[in-house]
Amino acid sequence: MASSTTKPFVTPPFTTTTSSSSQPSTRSSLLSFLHNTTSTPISLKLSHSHSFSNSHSSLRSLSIKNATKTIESAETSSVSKVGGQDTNSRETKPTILVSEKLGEAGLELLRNYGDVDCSYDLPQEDLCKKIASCDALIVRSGTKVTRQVFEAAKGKLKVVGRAGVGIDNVDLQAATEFGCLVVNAPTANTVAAAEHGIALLASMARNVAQADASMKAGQWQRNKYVGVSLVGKTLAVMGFGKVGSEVARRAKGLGMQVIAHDPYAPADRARAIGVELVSFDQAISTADFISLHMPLTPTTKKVFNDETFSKVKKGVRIVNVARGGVIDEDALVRALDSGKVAQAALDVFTEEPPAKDSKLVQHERVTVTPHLGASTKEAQEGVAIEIAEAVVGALQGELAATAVNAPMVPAEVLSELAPYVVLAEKLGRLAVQLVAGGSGIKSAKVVYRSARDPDDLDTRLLRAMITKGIIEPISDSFINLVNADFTAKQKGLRISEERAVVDTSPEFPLFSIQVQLSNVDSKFGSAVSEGGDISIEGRVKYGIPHLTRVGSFSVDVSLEGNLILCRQVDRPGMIGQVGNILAEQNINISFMSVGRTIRRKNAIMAIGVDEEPNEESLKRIGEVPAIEEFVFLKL
Ligand SMILES: NC(=O)c1ccc[n+]([C@@H]2O[C@H](COP(=O)([O-])OP(=O)(O)OC[C@H]3O[C@@H](n4cnc5c(N)ncnc54)[C@H](O)[C@@H]3O)[C@@H](O)[C@H]2O)c1
Ligand SMILES: O=C(O)[C@H](O)COP(=O)(O)O
Repeated sequence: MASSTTKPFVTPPFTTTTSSSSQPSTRSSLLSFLHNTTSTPISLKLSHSHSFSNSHSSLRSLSIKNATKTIESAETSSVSKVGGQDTNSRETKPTILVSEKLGEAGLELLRNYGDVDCSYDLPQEDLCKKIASCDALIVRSGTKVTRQVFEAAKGKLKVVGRAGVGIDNVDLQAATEFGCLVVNAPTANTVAAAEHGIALLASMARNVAQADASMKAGQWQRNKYVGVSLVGKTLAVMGFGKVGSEVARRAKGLGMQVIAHDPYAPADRARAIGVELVSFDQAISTADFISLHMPLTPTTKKVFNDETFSKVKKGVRIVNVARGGVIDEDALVRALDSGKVAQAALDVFTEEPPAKDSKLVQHERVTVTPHLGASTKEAQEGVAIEIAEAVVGALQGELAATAVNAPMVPAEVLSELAPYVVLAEKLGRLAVQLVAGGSGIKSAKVVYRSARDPDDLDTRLLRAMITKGIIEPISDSFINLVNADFTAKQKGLRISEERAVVDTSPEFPLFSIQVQLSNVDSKFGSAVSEGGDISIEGRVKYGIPHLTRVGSFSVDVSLEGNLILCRQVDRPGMIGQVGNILAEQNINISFMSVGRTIRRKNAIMAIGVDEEPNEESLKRIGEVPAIEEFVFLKL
């Protein structure tokens, strides 16, 4: 092998928040790849049936439908669909529970695919009862998808679709632990929310709601409802994501000075629309108006509290179309009463609906709407279609472009990586079968060799599949992209990764993947490297995964069907002897390779077989005098 330099690295954890506006192109491009309809599709499947052994038949797993042209033409049976539903051939339709009102166009899409149960506003207890028979659940912000719901689903629930942006009503940790994908519809209601923010801003400044109520009560109070102007005032946009930036754009059009605070937003994106990114304190202390657009997370919970209000400019006006929970509502009432905050306009509340006698809702200087930000006809149709497509895709086993608890990988990257993802799973599966006893694996190291810049490689899919390959054969856990990292951590398996730059063609994303298991004994001593680890390495050749190294022996065998590895004295006739034993049981050899260290001394024979040899044949192979050790491995 060419000389190499290595570099340890850490891949980012799976995202568990909605994407920021810097990510949408990634999301949409992945979706288009997964619906690829070319004649040689390679699609990454989040599958819901199991293919490894009968004892795991009730389990769900992520698998790869690897249907490259080479494989298809060579072997049609190897592309049988694992998991997911094929619209033409499915036997039972999936059940999709829609627990809040969804646009008709989305419902139509869902009905074309599954049995749709629209049961709105279910009490939690009824939701838990129903969920046990559902494959998918679609919610808006009103349904609390708690751990209890995932527990009640007993593994049947495959996807939760949030028809909107905020996923703070879904217990993402529980979803991840249960291997349930969560997808949202992050783009279709952006403009609606921004428009509502501007509507609240303007109506608050001009007392529209209060004046309207007063007139309807028979009053004519022109002096009481003198407002304030927006032009020339400073607006602080807190959270410069999709909605925040649209609000900023519109506020600029109204002649406002706009500043923004967002620890994750790129300054050049803000600058491009004439907005300056500033610190939190600077934003709140200089603004005449503050508009909230950050997600509700543990960090943003009650970020507007007594201390914050003590720092704001006296007479500030606050708009919140993000989430009620980012404001300490009691503190806001105090700030309104003291006059520190002149007015507030709120679309969202900590508890929804809030108590009828809520001091905040009843406050004279507060304008309220019942979480209407996303409620335009246009946005609701858009959101419904966006979420229906994501949910159907996920039920079909596709990776969702809007997944919030699984890695999202750009389409072009996924397309390139697909055969390596197959290789990764097979190497994990092979490595674990080489361990004596199988359990007790605590650490695995993966070395990715590539001619490309190490920073260009996103290994999250590869790592997830290696984890799946290692864990599945030795436990009854089902593993998919959603829960691979979590399951590995839970089982105490530490996976470290390293990239090595090698002097090969940069045309392919990877030259090879090496999997090493440390501190374990092997049932096939030759698989142990000089460093004492079980070590195997593989490459993709013509789209097909190959095993290229076992311990310190070079081999070259395609990873299809099953594999027999033998270490023998390097002498003539060995291939014939083993071949004859297999032939007697009518076992077809698909591939064979011999690697040796010293001529006429030690060799490793790797034999790919289509069928599983019976015990008698395996015993006879072991009895061939020159064979010193051998192992049969299922791929
Ligand atoms: N009222 C409604 O009906 C309605 C409609 C749509 C969205 N929303 C809510 O609006 C919010 C924004 O939605 P979006 O689509 O713009 O999401 P987004 O992910 O595009 O933007 C959120 C932004 O907040 C930023 N952020 C995260 N933590 C922050 C912090 N501590 N301080 C400042 N900024 C922070 C992120 O970097 C991101 O840029 C979400 O809470 C969403 O649920 C409400
Ligand atoms: O986060 C969102 O998308 C909005 O808050 C909309 O929520 P809704 O779907 O309940 O209207």
